[in-house]
Amino acid sequence: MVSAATRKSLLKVRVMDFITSTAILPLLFGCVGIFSLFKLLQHMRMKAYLRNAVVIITGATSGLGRGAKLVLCGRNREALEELARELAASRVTEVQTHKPYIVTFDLADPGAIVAATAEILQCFGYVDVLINNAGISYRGAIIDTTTDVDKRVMETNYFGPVALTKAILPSMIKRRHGHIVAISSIQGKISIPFRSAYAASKHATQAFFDCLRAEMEQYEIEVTVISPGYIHTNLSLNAITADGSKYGVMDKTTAQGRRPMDVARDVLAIVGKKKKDVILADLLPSLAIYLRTLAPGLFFSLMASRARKEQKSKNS
Ligand SMILES: NC(=O)C1=CN([C@@H]2O[C@H](COP(=O)(O)OP(=O)(O)OC[C@H]3O[C@@H](n4cnc5c(N)ncnc54)[C@H](OP(=O)(O)O)[C@@H]3O)[C@@H](O)[C@H]2O)C=CC1
Ligand SMILES: CCCCCCCCCCCCCCCC(=O)OCC(=O)COP(=O)(O)O
Repeated sequence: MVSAATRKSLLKVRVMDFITSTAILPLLFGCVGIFSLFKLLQHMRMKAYLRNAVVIITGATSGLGRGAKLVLCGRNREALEELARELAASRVTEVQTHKPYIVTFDLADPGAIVAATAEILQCFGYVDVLINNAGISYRGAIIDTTTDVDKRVMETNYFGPVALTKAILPSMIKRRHGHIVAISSIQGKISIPFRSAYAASKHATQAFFDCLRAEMEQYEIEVTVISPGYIHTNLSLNAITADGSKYGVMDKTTAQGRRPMDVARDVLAIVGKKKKDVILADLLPSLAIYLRTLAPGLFFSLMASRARKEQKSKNS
């Protein structure tokens, strides 16, 4: 008589024999190998894509673009020079062989955008990647907000990046090579109360760059729109209010946001993979986008209730 325990161990041995004697194990190892190789090739392609590339980044605040010829743009030269010094002193220098080039201009000034583009093109001759990152946020009730504030947010977040992109495009079309990136926001996909100007500017950004992607495909120019959730930056501190004054508060949502370096790393990977449209956020904002599409009535009720609550807490 064979005991149950012996039967069990015999069965185990037979199963193991089957796995090792058939193609399952080699197949399994083969798949893991191919997957690792694929990942390695993807990583190498991403690094090669940006190596020696001329990369313009507006609102330059982080260490994007390892090994690239970085063109850092902003309004504050001192802050950009400080960033360039930080980059030179940081680990990035191990691969960052080119000294960043600094260009200062205000995105709300179309003339300055044209002049800055001419300066960059004269210096480098071409641009490989333009990252439209600079932006400003806003907090306020529509009813209290001046049209000047609506315009200021639109100029910085929409008209400025559009003008800069249009200024760079002809040189990219000529080379049939280039990559335009727009850092939008979850609020380019859904609109939340008391963010009208900001959400409108980000929705406009999404629409413009979606049209651009379609029009540029024939010239082999890539267009990527990235929509992040909250990031721990100075965005809320720098946001403007209904009357144009500075909000100046570090919101809890911003303070609890992702680390800029982590987001920058993700942006780099997304650009390297030439993705077209990426949501870079937690589950809840991503679900909210689906809710807005699939059950708009429910989404609008949730937003109205959010507006009522926020209004009530402001009044109390
Ligand atoms: N932080 C967040 O939670 C999220 C941010 N985003 C987006 O990320 C991008 C970067 O913002 P973030 O780093 O968070 O915010 P910050 O306020 O920290 O940085 C904004 C950057 O934009 C530049 N900038 C602002 N206005 C102008 C202007 N008129 N002309 C030129 N440059 C300007 C600033 O440069 P300077 O003042 O030196 O000119 C600064 O470098 C924005 O597009 C924002 O909408 C998207 C989702 C979430
Ligand atoms: C199927 C269940 C779905 C449940 C969905 C409930 C709806 C929840 C609403 C969530 C709203 C998320 C808003 C996220 C906003 C955001 O990430 O914005 C990023 C920014 O640009 C931040 O700018 P700000 O100036 O507003 O700080």
